[in-house]
Amino acid sequence: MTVLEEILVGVRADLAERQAATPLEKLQERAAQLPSAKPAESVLRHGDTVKVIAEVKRSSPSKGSLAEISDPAALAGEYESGGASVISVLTEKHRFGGSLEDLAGVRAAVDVPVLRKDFVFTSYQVWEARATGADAILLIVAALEQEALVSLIERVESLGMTPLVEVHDEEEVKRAVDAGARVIGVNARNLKTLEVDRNTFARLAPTIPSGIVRIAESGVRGPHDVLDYARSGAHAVLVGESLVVGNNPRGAVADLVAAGSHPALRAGRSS
Ligand SMILES: O=P(O)(O)OC[C@@H](O)[C@@H](O)c1c[nH]c2ccccc12
Repeated sequence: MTVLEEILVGVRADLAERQAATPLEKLQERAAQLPSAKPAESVLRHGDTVKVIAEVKRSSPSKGSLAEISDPAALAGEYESGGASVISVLTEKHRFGGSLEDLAGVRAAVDVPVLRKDFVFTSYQVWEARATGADAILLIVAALEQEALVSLIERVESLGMTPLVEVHDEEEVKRAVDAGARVIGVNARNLKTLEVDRNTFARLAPTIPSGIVRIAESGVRGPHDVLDYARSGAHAVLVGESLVVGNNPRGAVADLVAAGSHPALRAGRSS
């Protein structure tokens, strides 16, 4: 079994429990009472700076526990004051130590759009995200059949949220584009082996049609990596580990934001 398949076993079991406890109609009622989702896509596309998506991430399958995050809402507040454009919250329990409670806490604490990061394969999970106040949601191409990908993108958009469609190779870029993705994230980490290859973004970016928002995910250690991803055409970077391991998340985000605003990058990106 690949790591991704192992993770999905746990995710399915948890989902069955939540579905038994909370019927879909309850989620729909809750979602109907919330303000509409914030427009994450336009926030990421806007202007000529590279945006930072900062992630609340307790653990990872590759490294185990990364940080004691006792107050995810406070951490997200630090990210926001450091200049993060979007906050990503991992909600997967077993391998990443996250929860929907984390997402709810973060949602209440910040004004910027919030992304639910999980292994999503049913529309129930999309409704959960919206009912918890998420504005955007990750869809991982490697974990989905094409038909499911297409219908999940439609579901996410119909609820006013932004789907961030994650790819790792050329075939997956093609599937994402065919499915109608408008925001594509290139994960430098292969979810089947957990290996990180920072050249993945530079290799795949030219195969992503212009007009689609391009996000470089994973492996950003500091400002230098932001500059590299920016030069390869990233509109945004998604960063977890390097922000949670230090003791100054606000400063760490601010350093990445400053790198992404470097004037030399301005001329470089055509769209
Ligand atoms: O901690 P990093 O290397 O900065 O990576 C963040 C993010 O890209 C990573 O958490 C991630 C990207 N795609 C995912 C899919 C599922 C779970 C996690 C992820």
